Amino acid sequence: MAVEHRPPAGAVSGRQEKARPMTKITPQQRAACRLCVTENLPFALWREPGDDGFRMICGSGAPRVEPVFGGSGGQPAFVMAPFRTDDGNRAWHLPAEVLITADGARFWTGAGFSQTPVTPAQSRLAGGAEGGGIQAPATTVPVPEPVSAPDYEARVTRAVAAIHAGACDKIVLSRVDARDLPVGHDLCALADDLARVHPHAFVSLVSSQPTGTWLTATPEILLHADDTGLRTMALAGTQWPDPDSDPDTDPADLIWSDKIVEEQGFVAAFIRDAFAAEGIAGVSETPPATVRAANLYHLRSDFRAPAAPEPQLAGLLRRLHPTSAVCGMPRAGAHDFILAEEGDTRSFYTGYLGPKRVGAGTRLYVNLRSARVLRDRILLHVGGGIVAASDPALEWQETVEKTRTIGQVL
Ligand SMILES: C=C(O[C@@H]1C=C(C(=O)O)C=C[C@H]1O)C(=O)O
Repeated sequence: MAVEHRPPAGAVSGRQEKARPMTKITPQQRAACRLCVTENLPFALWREPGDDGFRMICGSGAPRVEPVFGGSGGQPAFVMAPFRTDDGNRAWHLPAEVLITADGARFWTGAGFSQTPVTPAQSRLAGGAEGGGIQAPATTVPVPEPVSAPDYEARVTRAVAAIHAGACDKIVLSRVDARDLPVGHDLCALADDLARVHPHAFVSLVSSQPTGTWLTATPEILLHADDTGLRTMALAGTQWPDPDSDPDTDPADLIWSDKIVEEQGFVAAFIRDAFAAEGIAGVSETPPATVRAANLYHLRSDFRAPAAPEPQLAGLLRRLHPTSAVCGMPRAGAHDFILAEEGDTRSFYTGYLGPKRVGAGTRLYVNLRSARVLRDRILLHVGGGIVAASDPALEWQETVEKTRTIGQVL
């Protein structure tokens, strides 16, 4: 299996001394980002898997909770939904008043994007602000406490007991790991670094008053929908390279235990059922295969389906979020167990996020390998699926390995 080690401390400073590769966030995006954090205006900056550059949307209007599919109004937006929600099709919409790409800024007119600003606020946003490092705006929202290894392992033990007692087949637990951010740090540099080291992830930096500021490098599609069709995936099971393993081993040779094959199977069955219950036919599904995400390996099967009308998409999204990859199975029991153990601490972690009608269709990702950014601290949210055979110490280690996706650039 291919081995990716965390660089030793010396290697990190060596990397910083080398000329930084050309930044992918453009000077105009960076300036707009600085203006938005200074004035606490909503913005989202993201890089799609495999793309070269970032896109950015920002605006001066407050985000609103609206249906993702089947709502009124066609304004492009970046959407973000929390883990806990009564209606999985409703999300915060950060409106795209200004869209900034590598080609410059474009401005929402109410009917489309124009090359010239139509409001004074749009001109200001496109001009941005000058200055140094970009830090998250201050927040008054309560933030969760970090969880120690003994506490997390005790949670896992209780989840295993609940599964043995027949309450659920799978429960996804999570915890928070808090790190200090250096004085004068720069969030755009962090997002750039994340995009560079994780070319196959969806990388984003999003900030608004109701959502707080989040940094994400997720490997997981929740739902992509455009004129050509629908896409989702069942991603579960986690392995990380043994430091002594042969770096040339092919990931396809990785062996998955029955426990993990079963766990991934639960997620795939959940997705299959969601399509069927929504009456969406013509769904194709690949057999599970090993995929790499940063320093981790997962088992993944991909689903594709023909394009569907908005009401059907709304129904599908309600059924998919939160999936059994991030909540558990059956969903209601796992959800109750999570709230009882973790409290309501996940916020937007294991929710979803992504662009809606910016370019082709709507592209929603699961908000995983993500962190809430405060002014001087970053809270990494990490979790894993617990089944009857789970070992508490290994589950703790899995969450430690998952902190490296973002931890690698801190
Ligand atoms: C919950 C997380 O990841 C999810 C859980 C996985 C697992 O249980 O093995 C694997 C991928 C994700 O679907 C996370 O990264 O925090």
